[in-house]
Amino acid sequence: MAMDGYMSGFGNELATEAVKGALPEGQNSPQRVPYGLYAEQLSGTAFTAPRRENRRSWLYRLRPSSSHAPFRPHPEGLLKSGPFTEAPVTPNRLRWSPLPRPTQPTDFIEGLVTFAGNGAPAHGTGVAVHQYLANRSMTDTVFFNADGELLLVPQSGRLRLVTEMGVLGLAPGEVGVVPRGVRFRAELPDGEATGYICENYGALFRLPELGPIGSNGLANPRDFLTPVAAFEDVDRPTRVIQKFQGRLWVAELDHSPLDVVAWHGNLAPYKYDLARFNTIGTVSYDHPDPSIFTVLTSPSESPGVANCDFVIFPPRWMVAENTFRPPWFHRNIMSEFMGLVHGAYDAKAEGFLPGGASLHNCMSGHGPDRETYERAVEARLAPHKIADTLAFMFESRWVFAPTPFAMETPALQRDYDACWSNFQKARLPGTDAEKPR
Ligand SMILES: O=C(O)Cc1cc(O)ccc1O
Ligand SMILES: [Fe+2]
Repeated sequence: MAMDGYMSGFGNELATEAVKGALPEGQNSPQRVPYGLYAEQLSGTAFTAPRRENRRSWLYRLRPSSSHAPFRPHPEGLLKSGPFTEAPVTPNRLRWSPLPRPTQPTDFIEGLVTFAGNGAPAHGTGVAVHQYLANRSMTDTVFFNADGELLLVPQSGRLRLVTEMGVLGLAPGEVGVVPRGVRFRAELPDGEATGYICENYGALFRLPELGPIGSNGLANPRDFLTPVAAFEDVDRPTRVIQKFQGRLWVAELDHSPLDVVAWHGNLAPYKYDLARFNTIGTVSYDHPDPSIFTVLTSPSESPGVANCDFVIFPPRWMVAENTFRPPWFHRNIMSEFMGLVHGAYDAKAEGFLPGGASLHNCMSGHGPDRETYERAVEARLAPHKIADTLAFMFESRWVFAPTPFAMETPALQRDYDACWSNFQKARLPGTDAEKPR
């Protein structure tokens, strides 16, 4: 089904042509492709990956992608990549205020800032967490990531991603995924845009299993949208920047490579409106594990242990009886990088702001701050709607190592620990809680 330039479904086999008759019928690589287009296979998994995992598409383009001069090193700015060894991995809880917007002209690539990551592109495992802060569209420049797929979480301002495989429009509240290798130009319809990126070096994001939830719920497959084919026929010098093994490289073409006239397959950019998430929660008691909020998961080799889960905390009703309703105190084996698109997050009364971020690594004690705790134990437990909010988490089995930038920026809140200080000691029967030891 097509919807406003999009086709619906998750991981579907799709076929789309911007010019009638461009897509070969019945085979991928005929001796002569219609109109003299060049057939190219783009694979996202090994040829021999099991069928249910296998992702690839066939692209039919004005010129072969192979026609280009050698790539040269290109400045990386604050973009970093695994292995993340530059700063010591701290066991401390970290939180950042929103970064200041750039004052100089800055496009999407120039505006990438890496906060933390794990694993490495060379090992095909782990993720990197970046923010983008941009105030101008990319012009005559396209980018692709050879190190993994990009999950984009816009926080302010829309993005118009003009990709090889069609145009992906993203607004705050939506997320988008650009597969490894797919070239795109990021335009800013609002003149400015900020957001978060999870760069996934590991297995491709997919929908989580639903288990006893049944055949519907959480993110429903039909709500994922992939753009129809769109191409540009532009004979102007264009810079192609790629990220390869953690470094940026650039080459010049004499034309735009966003010249795919038709494609078919199951590897393509897609987007999802998080407002469509079918949120599931308790209707009896206790705060369930946040795995019920998983939108997408990148599995690791251990069943049920994610390389990365993308989890959201959307608006929802809280109805649990006789329950401490906010997130409980916890120490997790998984490591948690969080961001906030808008509103307030129910575990933190203040300090965790839209555009900000936090990191709670493996076994670090965290949970509600003192104010949230005190309010929640006193609260009258009527049904209550948590409204106007959208927090999210990149949760990983691998510890996140912060970058030197993340540890040095003035946006790092050096007093974060204080939000958990001065909790009153529990009072046991027959003891004097106030007595000094
Ligand atoms: O730390 C956090 O705020 C994320 C989180 C939320 C929740 O509801 C339960 C566990 C958890 O790690
Ligand atoms: Fe947590």
